[in-house]
Amino acid sequence: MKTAVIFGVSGQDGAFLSRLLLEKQYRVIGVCRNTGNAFLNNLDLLNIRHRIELIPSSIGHFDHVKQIVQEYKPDEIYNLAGQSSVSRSFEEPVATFEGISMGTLNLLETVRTLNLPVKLYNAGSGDCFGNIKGQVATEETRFNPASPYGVAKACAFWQVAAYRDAYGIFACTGLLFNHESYLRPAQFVTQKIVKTACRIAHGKCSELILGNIGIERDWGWAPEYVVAMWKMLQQETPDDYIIATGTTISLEDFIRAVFQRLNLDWKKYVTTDHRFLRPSDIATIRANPQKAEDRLGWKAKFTGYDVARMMVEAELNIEGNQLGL
Ligand SMILES: Nc1nc2c(ncn2[C@@H]2O[C@H](COP(=O)(O)OP(=O)(O)O[C@H]3O[C@H](CO)[C@@H](O)[C@H](O)[C@@H]3O)[C@@H](O)[C@H]2O)c(=O)[nH]1
Repeated sequence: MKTAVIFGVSGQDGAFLSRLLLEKQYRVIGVCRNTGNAFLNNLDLLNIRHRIELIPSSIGHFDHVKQIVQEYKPDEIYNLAGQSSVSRSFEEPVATFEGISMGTLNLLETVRTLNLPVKLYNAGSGDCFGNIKGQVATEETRFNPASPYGVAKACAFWQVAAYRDAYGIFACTGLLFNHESYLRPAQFVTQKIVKTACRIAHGKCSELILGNIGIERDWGWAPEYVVAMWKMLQQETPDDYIIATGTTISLEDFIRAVFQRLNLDWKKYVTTDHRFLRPSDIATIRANPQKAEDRLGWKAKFTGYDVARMMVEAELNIEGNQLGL
């Protein structure tokens, strides 16, 4: 039986990855800052909390990280920790940088100093590319991050690459573009739209206030993306990969798809407000995931339109269950 340690187990990706690894008969050790009931909702929704060995700790504490790795001697480590909201990173740049960059360094140093044959996955981000002005990003495209979050992720990317080259550590970064699901918190735009549109459909509110709806993103389905993470660690040699659908749609298209699924005309309900604008934003994101298809045999099945529909259906189901329908 293989053992995996997941740092940041309680988030969307941590929960889906845990489920995948449990299906593959892994022993899953989950590390998260807070193991109180309120923080484990995602694991409960997937009904897997009882199958994960949970450790309350943070990737920010080098001694703890080392102790955990030394004790469990995992075959694989997944670094999904650190705050993941771009918009929050403008308000908390120092905490964002420390969590993402220092956390990754703590893991790399742990693996280097313990000298164990462990494979390490690092959660990178398509936000490392930033504003590349309509270019289609490949693994060769130069980074041009546009937020404290993007800068921290770019730094962690280079730390991983440097440790891999210098010490021969098996470490990979997945440059994941936006990936969504019913486990997304509403601070991200897709879930904010889906939850509010469902409330509008049920007559519980009448308005959806957003920031810049002119942006374009490559939105994929998160459960598919954790498969790519796992596949990276099953290769003979470590490498970095873009993970995306290859299809970009506008936020307006996403909104329209959500409201259409609810038989509503979005234009009657959506307004914009400067409160939700960012000091700098990425206008358009385009990505080419061909390397992942060629080398990992990974290809996304669902694009942004599917994601919109599936998130609405999940939200209606969750609401139905909560109402006892
Ligand atoms: N959150 C939010 N975003 C809004 C809103 N209105 C418009 N937007 C725009 O919607 C876009 C998407 O915002 P988010 O859903 O917060 O995601 P993100 O900034 O693209 O970052 C996500 O994708 C990255 C990978 O590309 C991830 O690395 C990151 O963790 C996150 O999941 C941004 O351009 C943002 O300005 C709003 O009310 N709320």
